[in-house]
Amino acid sequence: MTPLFTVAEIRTIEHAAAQRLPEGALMQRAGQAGANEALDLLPFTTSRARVLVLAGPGNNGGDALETAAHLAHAGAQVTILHFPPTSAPAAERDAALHRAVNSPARLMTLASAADGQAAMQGTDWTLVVDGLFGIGLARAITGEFAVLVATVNQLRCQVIALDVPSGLDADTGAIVGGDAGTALRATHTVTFIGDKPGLHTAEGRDHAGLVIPSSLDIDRDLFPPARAKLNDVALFAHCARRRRHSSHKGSNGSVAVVGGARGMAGAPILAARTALNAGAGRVYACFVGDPPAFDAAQPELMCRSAQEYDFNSAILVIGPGMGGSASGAEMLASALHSHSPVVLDADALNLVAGSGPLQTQLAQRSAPCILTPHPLEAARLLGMSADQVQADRPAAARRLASKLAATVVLKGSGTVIAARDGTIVINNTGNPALATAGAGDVLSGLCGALLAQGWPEWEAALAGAWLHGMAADVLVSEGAGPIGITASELIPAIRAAVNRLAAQHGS
Ligand SMILES: NC(=O)C1=CN([C@@H]2O[C@H](COP(=O)(O)OP(=O)(O)OC[C@H]3O[C@@H](n4cnc5c(N)ncnc54)[C@H](O)[C@@H]3O)[C@@H](O)[C@H]2O)[C@@H](O)CC1
Ligand SMILES: [K+]
Repeated sequence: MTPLFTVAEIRTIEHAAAQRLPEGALMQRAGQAGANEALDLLPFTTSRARVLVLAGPGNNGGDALETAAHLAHAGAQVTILHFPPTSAPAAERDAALHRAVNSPARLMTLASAADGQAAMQGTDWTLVVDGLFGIGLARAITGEFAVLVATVNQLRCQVIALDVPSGLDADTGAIVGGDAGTALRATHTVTFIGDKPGLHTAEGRDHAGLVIPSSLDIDRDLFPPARAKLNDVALFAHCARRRRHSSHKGSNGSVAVVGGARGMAGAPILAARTALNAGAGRVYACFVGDPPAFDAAQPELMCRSAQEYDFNSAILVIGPGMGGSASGAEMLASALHSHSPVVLDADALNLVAGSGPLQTQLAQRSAPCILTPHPLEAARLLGMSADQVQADRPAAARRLASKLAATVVLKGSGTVIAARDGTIVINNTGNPALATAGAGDVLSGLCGALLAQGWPEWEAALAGAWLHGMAADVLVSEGAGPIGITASELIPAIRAAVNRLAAQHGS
């Protein structure tokens, strides 16, 4: 299980660890960890490798100087672009510079980033090591440094970022400085002391590449209990069940998907088909508009009028294609009034955002409740813009979970699952194939199916996000995407993933 630590927590751990260690030990270990990872990526004949190391003005640059010295001693052709500190450097950074100067690396101390850009051109680099900025970046990367970052981003070689890709906020995964800033895109990130939330959500996944945490051998007792983790089968596998020979459809619960205003019947159908294929025993598709007689492609579904359905008799997935009409709002109020566990998605979330009484009703429910907003729906619920949500996804998910007393699944790259007590889990399965119409309906149906089969709310949300992403990952690995995958195709892949989970972990 991978804990995720904020920059403030990392700084505290680092400070405590430094008291127990000789001066400079942590920077030396960070540099060694970076070099180990780099050597794994270099060709067998190390002397053929041309490695460009960007060493910025702070301690991230110190790590880079250590890495560069190791790689040069290992025989690689190393060029260091060194940006000297603008204020008195830490002693360990000076020591790192000394080691780099005394290594076979070619060290170019640059007065400006523009000189760095010129020095990069004309060489076919095997690998770039990014030690420009780490967790100390206080403002947007602009001007000459931005041009340097853009130049690296156009190279086609592997790029290892030390600690964090320069320009990325390690807490949030946003670009430091927003639109005014930029960030370097790495293929690998060796991150020090502990893994960090920003490497896995928002812009994180596109900039960090493969994340390799390195604890720098810091004593375990210096790490606080993690309030954030990466999603992992170990967090929910205990809820998986194998089917008993003696089970029947009544053993696996009922799901009612409520939505489908006129002209929007597809969304509840997708959610309902997913619920059925993810193992729910009985699945109803309840329409705010006129219900179809049946679903020709999935005749096992029972199509009903929402007005005539007893909301106390199934797990409720409310919102797909429901629209914002008065009858939609009425259905939502009676669903919230029921004792049934609920999953709220799409239009149900928009209706809640626009109604104080619905918010109060939701916050006061005692039955399980999962909300699955995308950033714009989360923004409406929080009274802010989608950009503000994306600027700090972990904080937005936490605020929503606490405000509405529900488990929140904030969708997007690096889906953030938040509990009422502020615990968060960031999902790291999934890929851009999921950015397609109907994928959200599929997720809500999947969460409903897990609740119907007896999963607790928290584990249902974790497993829902994980299985949904895993289904997309399998389809992409089979060559079916990410371009052009449709939500319907996810459904059989989810069924396969649910069955694999039950076979491997079910009791
Ligand atoms: N604190 C720790 O826990 C450890 C830190 N280490 C390394 O040290 C890093 C943190 O070091 P620092 O706090 O020195 O910070 P950084 O090296 O991340 O960056 C700070 C430096 O960049 C300059 N700067 C900030 N924003 C700028 C901008 N927009 N344009 C130009 N210059 C800018 C600052 O003046 C300062 O010189 C970590 O990311 C990690 O790589 C490691 O050595 C191991 C231990
Ligand atoms: K970096």
